[in-house]
Amino acid sequence: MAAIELTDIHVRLQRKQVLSGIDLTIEPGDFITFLGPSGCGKTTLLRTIAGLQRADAGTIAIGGREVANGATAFHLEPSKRGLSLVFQSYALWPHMTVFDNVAFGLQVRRLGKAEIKRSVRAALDDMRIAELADRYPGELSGGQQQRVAIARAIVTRPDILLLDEPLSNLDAKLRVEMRAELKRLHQELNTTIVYVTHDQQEALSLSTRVAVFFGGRIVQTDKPRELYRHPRTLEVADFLGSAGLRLNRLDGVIAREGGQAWLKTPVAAIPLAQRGLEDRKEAIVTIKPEDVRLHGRPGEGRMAARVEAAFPSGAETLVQLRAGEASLTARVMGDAEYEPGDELYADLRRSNLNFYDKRTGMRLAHVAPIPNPMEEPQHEDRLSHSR
Ligand SMILES: Nc1ncnc2c1ncn2[C@@H]1O[C@H](COP(=O)(O)OP(=O)(O)OP(=O)(O)O)[C@@H](O)[C@H]1O
Repeated sequence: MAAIELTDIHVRLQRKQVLSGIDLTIEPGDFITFLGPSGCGKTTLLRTIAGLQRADAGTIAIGGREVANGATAFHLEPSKRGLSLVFQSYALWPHMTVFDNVAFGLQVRRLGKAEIKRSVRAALDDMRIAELADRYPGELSGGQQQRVAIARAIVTRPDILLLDEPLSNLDAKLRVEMRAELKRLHQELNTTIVYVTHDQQEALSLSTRVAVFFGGRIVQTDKPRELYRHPRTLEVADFLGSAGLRLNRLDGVIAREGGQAWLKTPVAAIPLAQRGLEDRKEAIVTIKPEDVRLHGRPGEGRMAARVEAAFPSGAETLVQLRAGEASLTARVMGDAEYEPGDELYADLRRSNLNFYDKRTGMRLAHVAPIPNPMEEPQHEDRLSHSR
């Protein structure tokens, strides 16, 4: 049985359609992330699941039980849905100790003192903040306060935890640390987590599945790896980018030559594996910066390129290139030395390319490149070969 089942959810706020036709099944134990640009409806959907927002149409079932139905105007109140919520602003009570902040949800349920103590201790242990029990929120760092807020949400051992941008107030280092904590917590508690963020890295590194939102609709729901490898639309590909960088893109035309199909771009011709492709179709190929390889010598399939700028940052170097009329960014491992004006040759790791219909922006899933000769197999292929 699904943990959460959303069917055809529509929400209007002040005459603005904020969510349109959301269908989503969240399985028990999923860590699903709602990812998308600001204002695309992620928080509104989370609030609708929690019952803080009414759906104008559609149904919501939690653990197989209907909790909202737009057609019958049925709306179960938030406290009866068996969920816990953590917001971006975690709003701890300043006059209460950490222990009392976490205990509050149990006290209103009139549980026994010993049981409350045991549960609060367990939640503080889960968040590794047992030693902070007697402090007041004003005596804690931002990261510690966020841990308290999460402890407060998990103390009731909810089946489902809803988190709305819980890390966005933390500095970059703390965010990465807290990511690891959330992942561990998810594994240990085996709770279903619904998580809202506009941070691509956070979404890809934490989730079992990611739902990408644009303009009040979900445009793709996939495992992080699949989403990263094969964004369904150009819009999703552009939004995801690659580890904080924009994707390279080249415009081209599919053409047949010598019994072979190609995507012909102004700077490179990419051989395609299929016959029977629509000739003269205008397409766009997206190229991750890590899939642009640089060489000192010319060779088959290599394009001449000039270095415009290089940005070494220790672990990697970003190299901005001009190849004919195209600009490309290459991500090169290590502290490589490139200077503006260097003339070199670039080729593309072809098996990682994606092709999109220029008119509709939809991925052309049936178009695949012929891999480069001697191409390193992907990690999973290597595993399956060695089995
Ligand atoms: N109470 C409200 N009344 C009217 N419009 C609202 C209300 N709350 C949200 N909206 C609008 O609904 C749209 C979706 O908002 P929502 O907060 O769900 O987006 P989001 O994807 O979570 O964005 P962010 O990442 O900025 O939090 C936005 O255009 C927003 O302005």
